[in-house]
Amino acid sequence: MKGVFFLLEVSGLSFHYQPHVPVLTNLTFSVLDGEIVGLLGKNGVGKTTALKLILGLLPLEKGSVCLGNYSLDLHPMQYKKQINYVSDSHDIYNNLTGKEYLNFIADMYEVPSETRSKIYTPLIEAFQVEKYLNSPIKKLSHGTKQKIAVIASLVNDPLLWVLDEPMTGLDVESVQVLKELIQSRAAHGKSVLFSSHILEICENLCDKIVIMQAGTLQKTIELRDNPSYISLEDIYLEVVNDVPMDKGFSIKQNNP
Ligand SMILES: Nc1ncnc2c1ncn2[C@@H]1O[C@H](COP(=O)(O)OP(=O)(O)OP(=O)(O)O)[C@@H](O)[C@H]1O
Repeated sequence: MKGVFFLLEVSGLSFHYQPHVPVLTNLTFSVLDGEIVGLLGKNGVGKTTALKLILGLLPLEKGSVCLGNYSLDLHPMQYKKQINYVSDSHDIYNNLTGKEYLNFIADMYEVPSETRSKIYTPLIEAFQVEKYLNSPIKKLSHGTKQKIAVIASLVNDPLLWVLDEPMTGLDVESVQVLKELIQSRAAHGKSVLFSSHILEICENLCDKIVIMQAGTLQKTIELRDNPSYISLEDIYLEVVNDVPMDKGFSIKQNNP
């Protein structure tokens, strides 16, 4: 069943890379169990930064992040065991082969070899990457790296699967596989949080949309409550550009 309790609770996150240049300011939102949440916002608004903070890849400056009963600050190991991530860049593991990378991630999560093979085998088949697994990652195309990263990120069967612009660079068949994976995980009570600029995909997949503006939450939209005659694109344009809904629609009409 979907949406019984808060799985991820992000409260009051603030962050800056450089002194006096805030990137996030008091960002607050939540993800329920079994919920698919899309994180939207203009380039540079802080989506990747927010995801990295949630993953514990950047130090928490202000605010808190909890996953189930575990706080990232107080129980980092228990917290991190329940989460996994597909980054928007895969360059740091360039010298490993695909197979070495998959085993490395499985080792990090202490997944026994029988379990990892049960998880990896159908995913390797679905994404058709078997023939690339013995090549160094640096020789693979962006899309193939992305598929291997997606496969690796499911080895611990995470309660929360976090993906940063996961569809970028994937071919049509792989986007389909990824969409089905996201839906199937949610159907089994697991949650998914992903950033994207592709509104059609968000509209089709997500239960909830979180729109960021100037490093903070601008609007949360429950798509189940959204009347189908208002498109996500119209709502999004209204929120980020402060354009009224009918004006947003006319902009779309004038620019086929
Ligand atoms: N390592 C870094 N050092 C300094 N500034 C950074 C660093 N990483 C990101 N930034 C800055 O932080 C801001 C937010 O970047 P971030 O990558 O989180 O945005 P985003 O919403 O994910 O963007 P996009 O949609 O283009 O992927 C930007 O102004 C960016 O230039």
